Amino acid sequence: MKLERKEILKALETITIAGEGKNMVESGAVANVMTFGDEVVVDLVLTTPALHIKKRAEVDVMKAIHDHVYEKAKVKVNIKIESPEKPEIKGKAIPGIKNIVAVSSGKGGVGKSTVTANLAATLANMGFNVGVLDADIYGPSMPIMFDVENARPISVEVDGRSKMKPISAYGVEILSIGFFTKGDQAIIWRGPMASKALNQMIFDADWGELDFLLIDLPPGTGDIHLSIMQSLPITGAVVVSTPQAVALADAKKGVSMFMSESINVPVLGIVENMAYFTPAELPNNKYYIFGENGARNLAQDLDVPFLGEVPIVQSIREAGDYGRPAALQNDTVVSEVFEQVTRNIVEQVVKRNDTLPPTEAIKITTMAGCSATNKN
Ligand SMILES: Nc1ncnc2c1ncn2[C@@H]1O[C@H](COP(=O)(O)OP(=O)(O)OP(=O)(O)O)[C@@H](O)[C@H]1O
Repeated sequence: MKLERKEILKALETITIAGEGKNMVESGAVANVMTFGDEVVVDLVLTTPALHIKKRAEVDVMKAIHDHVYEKAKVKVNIKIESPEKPEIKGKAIPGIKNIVAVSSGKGGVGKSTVTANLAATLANMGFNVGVLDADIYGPSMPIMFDVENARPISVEVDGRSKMKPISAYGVEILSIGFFTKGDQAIIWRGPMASKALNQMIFDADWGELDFLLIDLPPGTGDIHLSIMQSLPITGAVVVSTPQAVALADAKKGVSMFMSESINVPVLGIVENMAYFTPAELPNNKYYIFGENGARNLAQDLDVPFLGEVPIVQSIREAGDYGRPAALQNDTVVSEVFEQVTRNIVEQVVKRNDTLPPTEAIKITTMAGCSATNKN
């Protein structure tokens, strides 16, 4: 049997490298294919040294050729690792802001804003200076979650320029697109209008000195995301998902967007929200309503860190509606969960910053008690 190179390439178009959206041929991972009779040699170039991704790529290539071309083909796979350049961070830095973390979700309603609000409150509790920019133009929820629905930012003079003063709540500085619309008023933000308003909230605001600015992005992967990535040096992105298949599929698209060549924002990891339900009267029972470990498995699959799981708890929903993030309740399961997730995120930020100047962020870890602290 004489194998055709064309047929092999067609077979390789049916598989992807874990963590990449495009098929192996399209993504450029297939560097070369040579055939000699019933033998085929496939040279792959991968960007990650992760052993399980290498192994899986090798197995997938063999299986695709055996399944689609010739089941007795003798396949040899050579894998070369070429690390991508250090992440290039775009946009102009905002003086005084050390780390900008974008919180996103593929699908709406998975609890991205709830997670953002609780992360912000936990970071503030740990002693960090924290800001939240609510960029969710479709449903800005930070004003409700921090009980500042009726607040309106005032203008202050900074170095001769008039700037917007964020609203302060529970030690968190907040600016939201919701502050500029009335509660019952449906505003249809057109792309350029929303981008302009967001740019003003980013650059014409008096954020002061912040260790972290969290950005609550709209769900999905749209224009607002691109516009924010272009104008801001994002330190890293956190993706929130429930363990449900439909949410995971969209979360995967979100991760691919950040990792894509043109955007190239480091993904700090995935948070699994609504991971399970535990009734108050049966504290040892866990019910995996949306499936078990979905986001954890996705993180492993995409080779990005898993940042932890947040259960479905009535008090999280109630606290969100009431306007006081649940993580602020002392010594509860919920506050412990958010503390763990927050620590993991800070640790990932520190790791990312190791590869990027300036090294300011290394200092801040002492306050969070992360294991990454001991290296300075
Ligand atoms: N872990 C949780 N336990 C209980 N309720 C939760 C939890 N996470 C989120 N919720 C509730 O689910 C609803 C949706 O959450 P949230 O508004 O944070 O989602 P979202 O992903 O930001 O939505 P969108 O971006 O589409 O507006 C809210 O009522 C919130 O209180």
